[in-house]
Amino acid sequence: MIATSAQDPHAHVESARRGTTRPESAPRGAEPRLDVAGLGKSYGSGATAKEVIGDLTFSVEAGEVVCIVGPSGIGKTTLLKCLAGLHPASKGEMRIDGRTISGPPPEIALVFQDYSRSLMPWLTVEKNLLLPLRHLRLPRTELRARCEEALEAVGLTHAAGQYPWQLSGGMQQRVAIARALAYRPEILIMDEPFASVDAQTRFDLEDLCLRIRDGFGMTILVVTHDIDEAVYLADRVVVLGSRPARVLQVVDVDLPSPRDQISTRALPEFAAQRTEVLALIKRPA
Ligand SMILES: Nc1ncnc2c1ncn2[C@@H]1O[C@H](COP(=O)(O)OP(=O)(O)OP(=O)(O)O)[C@@H](O)[C@H]1O
Repeated sequence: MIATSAQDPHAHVESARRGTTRPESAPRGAEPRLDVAGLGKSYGSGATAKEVIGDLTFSVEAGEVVCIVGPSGIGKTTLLKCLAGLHPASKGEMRIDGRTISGPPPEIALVFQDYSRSLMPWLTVEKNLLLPLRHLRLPRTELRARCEEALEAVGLTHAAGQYPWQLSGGMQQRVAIARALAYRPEILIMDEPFASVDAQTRFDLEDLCLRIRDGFGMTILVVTHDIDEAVYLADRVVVLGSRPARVLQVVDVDLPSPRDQISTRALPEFAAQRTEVLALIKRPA
């Protein structure tokens, strides 16, 4: 995961970055990039153990954007923490390219909703970006190039020398995303990343997310409470329900690309897919 390994994921991402269009999906029969098989997670043990995740099975192909939706407290953040190697699974398996996740994987970067707590207020934007890269032991020129590229991708080149507290909430969240990009992960995992910003900034950040997928060839997994956002962003939406949590359904989002905030959301198919996801969430357990 971000900043936890000396392994450099650069080579993989460079190859994906050569094109600026969405990468081809994985060939049939190839391992999914991310595979969750019969995952269960309980907190605590013995009589006080609490089973949060009962049995989750789904996969994410390379270059896909997959959104996870479900009621509050169902275990979405718990799932992401398991995938990021921060919590051990109680049962089942999680794999990246067929390899079992048993600790923080170097291929994953995680962006949380609460950017104000994840950025270091005493460091400039550039130094915040450099912090997770320090274990990679890269030459100074490479570090600078990564920072410049990541800040350019999120439209914050001008803010490199500023401190997080000098920036708006939306800008701080873009810094948090740039920090993940500078690490060049193969898989970007975001937990309600746009929940605390205004509607216009939210639209901009959603489009930024799609540009990152297209331009950097990343596989992206996003937890969101916003059904419209899930349908707008995703190739597939994984709907969680029941307690302990299970996958109610994986909804294929059949909308044209590239997506556009105005024309995509105006499509009758968009409304139909939103209704489909909403009906699943509202369905009595
Ligand atoms: N470290 C922990 N120890 C014990 N219980 C926990 C822990 N973390 C989360 N839980 C419990 O697990 C359940 C799922 O929490 P989680 O944060 O994963 O849900 P969520 O779907 O992300 O919720 P929300 O949508 O409200 O953010 C909750 O009942 C929560 O209280």
